[in-house]
Amino acid sequence: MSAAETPPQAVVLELRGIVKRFGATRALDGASLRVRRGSVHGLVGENGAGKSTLIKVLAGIHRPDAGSLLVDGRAHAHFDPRQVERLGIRFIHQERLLPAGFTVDEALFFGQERRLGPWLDRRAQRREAERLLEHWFGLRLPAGALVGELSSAEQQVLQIVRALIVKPRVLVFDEPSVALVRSEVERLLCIVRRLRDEGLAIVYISHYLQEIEALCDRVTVLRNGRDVAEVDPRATSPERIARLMVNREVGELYPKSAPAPGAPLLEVRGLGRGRAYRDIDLRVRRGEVVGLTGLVGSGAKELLKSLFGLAPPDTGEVRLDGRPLALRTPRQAVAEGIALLPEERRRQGVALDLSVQENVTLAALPRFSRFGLLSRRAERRETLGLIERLRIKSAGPQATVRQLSGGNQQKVALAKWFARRSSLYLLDEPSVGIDIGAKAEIYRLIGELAREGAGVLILSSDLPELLGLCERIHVMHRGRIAARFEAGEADSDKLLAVATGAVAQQETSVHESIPG
Ligand SMILES: Nc1ncnc2c1ncn2[C@@H]1O[C@H](COP(=O)(O)OP(=O)(O)OP(=O)(O)O)[C@@H](O)[C@H]1O
Repeated sequence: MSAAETPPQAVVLELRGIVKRFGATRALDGASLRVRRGSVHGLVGENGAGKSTLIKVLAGIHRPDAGSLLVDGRAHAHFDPRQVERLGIRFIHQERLLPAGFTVDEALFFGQERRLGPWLDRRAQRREAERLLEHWFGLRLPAGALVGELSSAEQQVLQIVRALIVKPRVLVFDEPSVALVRSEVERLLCIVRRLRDEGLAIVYISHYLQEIEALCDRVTVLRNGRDVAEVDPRATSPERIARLMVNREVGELYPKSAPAPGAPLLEVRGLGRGRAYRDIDLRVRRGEVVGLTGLVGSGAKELLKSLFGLAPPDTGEVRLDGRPLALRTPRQAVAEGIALLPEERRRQGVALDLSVQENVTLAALPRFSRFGLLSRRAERRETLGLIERLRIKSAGPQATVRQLSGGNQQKVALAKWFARRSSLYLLDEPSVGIDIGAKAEIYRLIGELAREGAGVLILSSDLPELLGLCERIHVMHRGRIAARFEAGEADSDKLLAVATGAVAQQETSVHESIPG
């Protein structure tokens, strides 16, 4: 039965007029949210809009300065974490991973162990673990398997089952699809629907508006700490939701025209590294944006690292501007004009205790120190321009990066890389966790870099992003390039079919079998 046919369900959870200040910042400025039983309620907003803060208030991590929280109509001024658990509210976080050394049953029952008198009942726990995984997900994982051996999707399944053990009434998913590739996302969406049909109230936070549209019965839009709208995402276009989020037209997400490609910049021939990848042929010309994708373990990540002097290859050849290149360290790569935007940028990409301005300018300083004051001022202007363009939300350029929301920390890392002029950009998942308004700006910046003569190689699991940006997309499967698509030849389904191995991985036959 569709949501439209079901009678309105009772409101389980309500947050009313929540205010939360951090010093001068009003992270929440009277935000409200009402979630019904048996429904999926989306929560969207620009980076820094206050989503995480609202969830932390709900989790009892932050105490609100004003407002109230109602569960089944009973008001509370604030929660503490234990009370939240008692009330049956549980959270699935993208980043809070389970310890890799735990077995499946240990991970599920940690802190909520099955006991036989004073003893741990390991057998009952294992049986129960198998039953729950089978019941909810039709998944058979050996109970003795280690968390670290599981795929990211399986680890997430464990997190969900762990939350379900206590029979929650409200389940909050905080950007759950970020670590997943598309086939896994489909599965996650099915699971969430099933939980909804079992009567749970679900809060779903995501920057992917397609997911919100496919999944949610209602969606609340947060802007500057306030709920500015609550709409039915099936009756409201993603463009309109985006406009409500950022309060302006987002415009075209992808740059319209590709620049004419110039001379070959990066040429890779027969590259291989142990069991990670082999026989890689790849070319990026100046002015070109080239895509790379593959499931976890496909070798695509290792390839990108090798091109930056991390994890050097053991066979094959790399040329840059026609010269052979044997990179052994990232320092060499930087000296050659290669820049890598790492996926783990919150840990590797920014200095959390430096200011926004320091982060953005420091990386670009060497380039200008030869020229003295004037250039440095120009550099500063450029970086401040980037802060403005990417709409990095902070108390000011002097604010420490640690105080920024997750998405804004990502933007600082990106600004830093854009400020540094390089000839070859290697971008690993450039738009993960970034709101839709800033995504459009990032795509425009990538287009500009190419037009100025740089080459860009993007590794991404966001297939629409690759299709929108790239002239050519390489799909990796089990360490090889299994297919190469020209712009306009591919769609998400074709890319996914090759990435998952559903289509034979003979490069030419896949290539030739595509009509048009
Ligand atoms: N501990 C803190 N100290 C100071 N400021 C904070 C703190 N936590 C959050 N803020 C500020 O509160 C505002 C809201 O941040 P929040 O993390 O809730 O945003 P968000 O909507 O979750 O963003 P994102 O999409 O980037 O995750 C931001 O301006 C942020 O800088």
